[in-house]
Amino acid sequence: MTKTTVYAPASIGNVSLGFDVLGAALVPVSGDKLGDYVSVSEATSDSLDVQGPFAHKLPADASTNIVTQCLHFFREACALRGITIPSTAMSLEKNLPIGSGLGSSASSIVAAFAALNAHYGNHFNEDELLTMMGECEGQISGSVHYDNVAPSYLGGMTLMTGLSSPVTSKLPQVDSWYWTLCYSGISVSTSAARKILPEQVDMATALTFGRQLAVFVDALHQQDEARAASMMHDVIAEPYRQTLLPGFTEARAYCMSKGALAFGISGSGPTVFAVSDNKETADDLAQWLQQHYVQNKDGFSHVCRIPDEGVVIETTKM
Ligand SMILES: Nc1ncnc2c1ncn2[C@@H]1O[C@H](COP(=O)(O)OP(=O)(O)OP(=O)(O)O)[C@@H](O)[C@H]1O
Ligand SMILES: N[C@@H](CCO)C(=O)O
Repeated sequence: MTKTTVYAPASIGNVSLGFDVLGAALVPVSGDKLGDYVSVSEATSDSLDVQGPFAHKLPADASTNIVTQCLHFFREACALRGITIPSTAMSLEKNLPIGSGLGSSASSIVAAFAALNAHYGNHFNEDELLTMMGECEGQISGSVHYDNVAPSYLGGMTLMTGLSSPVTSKLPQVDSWYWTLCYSGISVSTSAARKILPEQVDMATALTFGRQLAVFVDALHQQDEARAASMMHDVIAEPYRQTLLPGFTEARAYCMSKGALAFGISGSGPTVFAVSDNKETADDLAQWLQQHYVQNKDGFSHVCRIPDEGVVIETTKM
């Protein structure tokens, strides 16, 4: 009998300039784990055990946990192909805070689907799995978007194509960049943070959004770091969402004055990120944000890089 365990990293959604279409996986340089683990094994009945530092922030009823819903979703998708999935024991180590902007639900979803697929014969390819992950994420956030599930699953910085295949395309990285993250400790619901956005944008905003995204992608391919960083402005969500984030304006002003190349909201917040081209600046910003942006004992700051790999899959004998 075997058990399959998958680690799925945290991620930044939007990366300021790519609302719903750009995301990046994260790994702390300290070696700390910033992501959820899900384990899967066959059992006599379905079950979910939830542990970890943020387990107590989830509803106690396992049936409402997105990991349980992933199992149902996966089983139905298998049934459509004539494959029967037996009763399954799952466990979730919930390391990411809920409603943090770190792709917390996405991390659980990615770890769950990757573990189920690996444990039960790898019947689904990368695009099929991503499509299922995106649909599950949509059940929680109120809209199907892949900017957390794709980087968490595949690693790197990913651009969503809007196609069913390939769902996403990996962009080149800037090796010198460090990503300082700070989670303030409060919770912001993604669904609520989407509802405050206007349903339509004006022509000037649409043109700026398109130009920034195109120039950013081109600059990454040219390895023009300065040009890429200069495009990292959020004209879609930040003007509205910053009102939900105590201390955001001060944090941005401080980080930009101390050498950050860019500063923005991670996903729907409250986590913020600052991009620096050296570790010393990244460390200084992490220290300042820890002291000034964090609101309570749940908050934290990390200096991160963007890993090439996303999920880590391990199979062990029981
Ligand atoms: N395993 C899970 N991980 C995270 N949230 C879960 C999980 N299972 C159920 N939920 C519920 O899903 C909702 C997640 O809300 P939301 O999308 O705002 O948070 P998030 O995914 O943690 O946010 P973010 O992407 O900004 O980190 C909460 O109501 C939470 O209780
Ligand atoms: N693109 C999504 C990410 C949520 O983490 C949003 O900004 O609503």
